[in-house]
This record gives sequence, C-alpha cells and structure tokens, in this order.
Amino acid sequence: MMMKYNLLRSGYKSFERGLLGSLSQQRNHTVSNQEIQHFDALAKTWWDWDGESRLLHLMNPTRIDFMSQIIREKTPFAGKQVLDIGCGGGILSESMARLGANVTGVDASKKALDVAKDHSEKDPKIRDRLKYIHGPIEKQNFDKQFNIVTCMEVVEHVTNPRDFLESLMNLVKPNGYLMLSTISRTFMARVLTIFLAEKVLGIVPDGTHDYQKYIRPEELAEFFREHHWKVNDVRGVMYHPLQSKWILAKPGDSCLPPLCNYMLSAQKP
Ligand SMILES: CC(C)=CCC/C(C)=C/CC/C(C)=C/CC/C(C)=C/CC/C(C)=C/CC/C(C)=C/CC/C(C)=C/CC/C(C)=C/CC/C(C)=C/CC/C(C)=C/Cc1cc(C(=O)O)cc(O)c1O
Ligand SMILES: C[S@@+](CC[C@H](N)C(=O)[O-])C[C@H]1O[C@@H](n2cnc3c(N)ncnc32)[C@H](O)[C@@H]1O
Ligand SMILES: [Mg+2]
Repeated sequence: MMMKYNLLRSGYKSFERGLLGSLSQQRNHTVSNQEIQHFDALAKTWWDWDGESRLLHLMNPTRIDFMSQIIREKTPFAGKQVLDIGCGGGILSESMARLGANVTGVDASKKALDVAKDHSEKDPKIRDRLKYIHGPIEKQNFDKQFNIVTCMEVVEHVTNPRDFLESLMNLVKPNGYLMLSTISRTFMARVLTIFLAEKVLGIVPDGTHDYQKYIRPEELAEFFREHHWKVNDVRGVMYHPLQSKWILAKPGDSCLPPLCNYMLSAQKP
C-alpha cells in the first residue's frame, strides 16, 4: 500500500531529516546534489529550443499568461522587483525582464547559471535588468523583498520543501505574489510525466522526476493557508504533444483539483 504522505505537513518525517527541524530558526538544506548534477548536465543545451529543455521553452508563454491573469494590471511586470528561484538557464527570467521587470535569478546549478549569465549578456535590451546568483536560497541574504517570486518546475526537485517554501515566502513583499508551477502526486501524473514523457516519448530527459517528490495542489494550498496567505488560483496545465504547446485550464474550469501539471498563485497578507 503506497503510504499517503504530505511532504509539507510539519509532522511529516522526510527521508533526510524530520520537518520538525524546520520549526527551529536554522533552516534545513534544500539542495539535492543528485538533482543539481542532473541539471548541470543539461546546461549546455538549455537555450536549444529543440533540445532537452524544449518543454520549458514551450511552457513559457503559458506561465506568463497565468501570472498576468492573476496580477491583472495593464503591464503586470513593468518596473516590478522579481525573484526567479530555480531560474535554470534563465528562460522565464529573460521573459519577465523583456516585459520590464528587474529580475534576480537564483539557482543551485552553477553550470545552468553560467549559461543564463552568458545568454543574457548577449542582449543589451535586457542584460541590465537581470542579475544571477548561484547558491541555495536558504543561504542568501537579500537586503530587500520582491513584488513577485517565481518558482516554476522547481519545488518537485528540492529537499525539505517546507523549508524551501518558507525561505521564499520571507522574500515576498506584503501583498506580493509567490507563483509556482509543479506536478501533482497522482497515478495519472506518474504515468504521464514519467512513464510517457520520459520513458516512452522521451520529451523530458530520463531521470528528471521522482514521483515521491510530487506535491498535490491541495497540500500546497493548505500549506499557504496555514501561513495565513491567500491562494489566488490553482490551475491545471496540460502539455499537448501533438500541438507542441501547453494548454492552461480556464478559471473555474473544473471542480476537480488538477491531476498532473498545475500552476498556483499565493499572495502575502
Ligand atoms: C503504482 C505504480 C507502481 C505505478 C507505476 C507507474 C507506471 C510505470 C505505469 C505504467 C503502466 C501503464 C502502461 C499505464 C498506462 C495506462 C493506464 C493504466 C493509465 C491510467 C492513468 C491515466 C488515466 C493516464 C492518462 C494517460 C492517457 C489519457 C493516455 C492516453 C492518450 C493521451 C492523452 C496521451 C497524452 C500524452 C501526453 C499528455 C504526454 C505529455 C506528457 C507530459 C505531462 C509532459 C509534461 C512533462 C513535464 C513535467 C514538463 C515540465 C518539466 C520539463 C523539464 C524539462 O527538462 O523539459 C524539466 C522539469 O523538471 C519539468 O518539470
Ligand atoms: C526544471 S528546472 C526549471 C528551470 C526554470 N524555473 C524554468 O522553468 O525554466 C529546475 C531548476 O531548479 C534548480 N534547483 C533545484 N533545486 C534547487 C534548490 N534547492 N535551490 C535552487 N535551485 C534549485 C535546478 O538546478 C534547475 O535549474
Ligand atoms: Mg520538474
């Protein structure tokens, strides 16, 4: 019987250390060396649109669309201070900078970050609005908070997700947003994102995901509400391999929580 567990519940003992450790002042580590080695290996082809990170490139317009729907301003990113956690090669960071944001990208993969820096340096229109920092988020000492913190396709790759998310939440300004995308822990997600996407279709690099690290939207929503944050929206997003594009569910599209990939927006009181 598969143990039903919630990685975000404070009493839950994760494999490395009990989450109770996160209740102390000292935060648990959030970086898995195995995960970072995986993304280090992908760094070289990150900006190859038909390369191994193709689905992330294809996902970009959809996540900009989702965040724009939530922020509901004419120019949702212009002039905003944005922190992109787990920015990788900078696919989303560059898009938000192109829309006028001042973006700080943080990633634990030095190789991916070097690719991000190198790629942004080539574009005078955005390079002055982009800054990249290497290292675990829990070790960063920022002298400011951010209007928007993005964390796209990252939380399913960290250890101690509770500590990871709490570090991010501390970096959001009051009334600011934390925008996430990740994968739900369901059988359908396991079949689609691992069996089909990695093993059968090969559209995601083999070994990218560990089903045990998937987090359900209701678990994330409960976690934010425990911290008295408002959950603005939870939206399913499905990759359509025949159309090679991501389809974002419409608001209120289904009373069911998303069963595979989803995006979630939470707002700080
Ligand atoms: C309990 C146990 C032991 C389970 C084992 C799991 C297993 C091995 C199962 C195999 C058994 C089997 C053959 C099952 C299939 C039949 C079945 C019983 C299904 C039941 C579940 C179900 C209803 C599944 C739905 C599947 C379905 C409807 C198929 C029919 C046709 C169809 C709709 C096909 C669509 C295919 C499709 C949608 C493909 C897209 C796959 C996908 C979701 C891709 C997204 C991948 C992703 C996560 C992208 C983000 C990303 C990307 C990258 C990157 O580097 O590009 C990196 C990242 O970190 C990312 O997060
Ligand atoms: C699938 S990639 C997503 C990249 C980017 N967010 C995007 O969607 O285009 C996941 C990224 O998270 C980074 N990562 C994983 N664990 C991390 C952690 N604990 N702290 C910071 N970055 C991390 C990896 O190095 C990798 O670059
Ligand atoms: Mg992922």
